[in-house]
Amino acid sequence: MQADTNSPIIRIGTRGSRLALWQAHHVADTLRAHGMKVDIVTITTKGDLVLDKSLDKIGAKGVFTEELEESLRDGSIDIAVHSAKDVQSSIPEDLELLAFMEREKVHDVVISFDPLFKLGEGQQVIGTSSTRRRSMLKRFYPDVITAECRGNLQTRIQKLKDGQYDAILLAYAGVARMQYDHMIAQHLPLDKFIPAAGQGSVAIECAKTLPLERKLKLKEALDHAPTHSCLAAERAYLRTMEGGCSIPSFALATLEGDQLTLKAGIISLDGEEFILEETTGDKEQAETMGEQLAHVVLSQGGDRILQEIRATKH
Ligand SMILES: NCc1[nH]cc(CCC(=O)O)c1CC(=O)O
Repeated sequence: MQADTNSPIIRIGTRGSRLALWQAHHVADTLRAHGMKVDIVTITTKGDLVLDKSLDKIGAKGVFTEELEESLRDGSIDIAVHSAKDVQSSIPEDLELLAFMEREKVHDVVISFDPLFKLGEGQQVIGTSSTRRRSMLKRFYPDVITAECRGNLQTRIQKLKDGQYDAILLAYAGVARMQYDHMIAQHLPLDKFIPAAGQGSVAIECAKTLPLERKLKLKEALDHAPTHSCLAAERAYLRTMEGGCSIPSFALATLEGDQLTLKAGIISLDGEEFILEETTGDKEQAETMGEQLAHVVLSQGGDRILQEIRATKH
């Protein structure tokens, strides 16, 4: 499509990690294909700088998003690109999530330099920084020793190369985007390792004050309606559970026609308790389904697990 020479340049804000830049370029390419002019603005976030602490210990919500949101407010960028999984369950009043791009495969994978590596064969040290993955490893592979593994994907793979772990767990989406597929030793099944809400999708955030006409054009180019419905359910679940990235909750919605199925739950830190509930309904009810399922999970013992987690942290 011919670029409209009168249209303003869309400034795309992103973090500077290779995965973030891949996602920003994906957005840029898509917008260009729709005839828009774009510019990529790289912004460093707290989550990129503080690498020596586990994410659940940094504490503040939105460690990967705060600086980008500030730039949306002061107008230095028009849209911010995030891994949907990293976006807080409630975003500030003056901002909105405009679009969710088509989702990549949602499952987790095991990355190892030993192509024959298989979880559960003897004592293995597995690197992960996610409380969800750590708890699930404890549940399904009790002999595994988990070790903290933070940083961007390149840093984590370097730590693996240095011999700090036998393997690490990652989201397939990031691995595929970085073309690390050849290092996948194992694909983890979705009935056990249910992903975090939003995993595999790219979210586009903007200021509510962005002109409506521009919002609509951007949404038309970037939003994938089925992914948007699924993420609405998963994020409503997460919001109702009051979970940030430090809570080992999980949620996965799938869509068949207009029927949305949401599977979601929570796991205790030691992996002993695993609550998984499921609901199906019309996709128009996505948010209500997410909220209702959270209340079911809470009443089935989820509230007790949350209390235990809060008690061990503070
Ligand atoms: N919190 C880090 C993060 N945020 C998004 C992804 C992967 C890409 C995605 O899920 O969209 C990752 C790394 C990982 O979990 O392996």
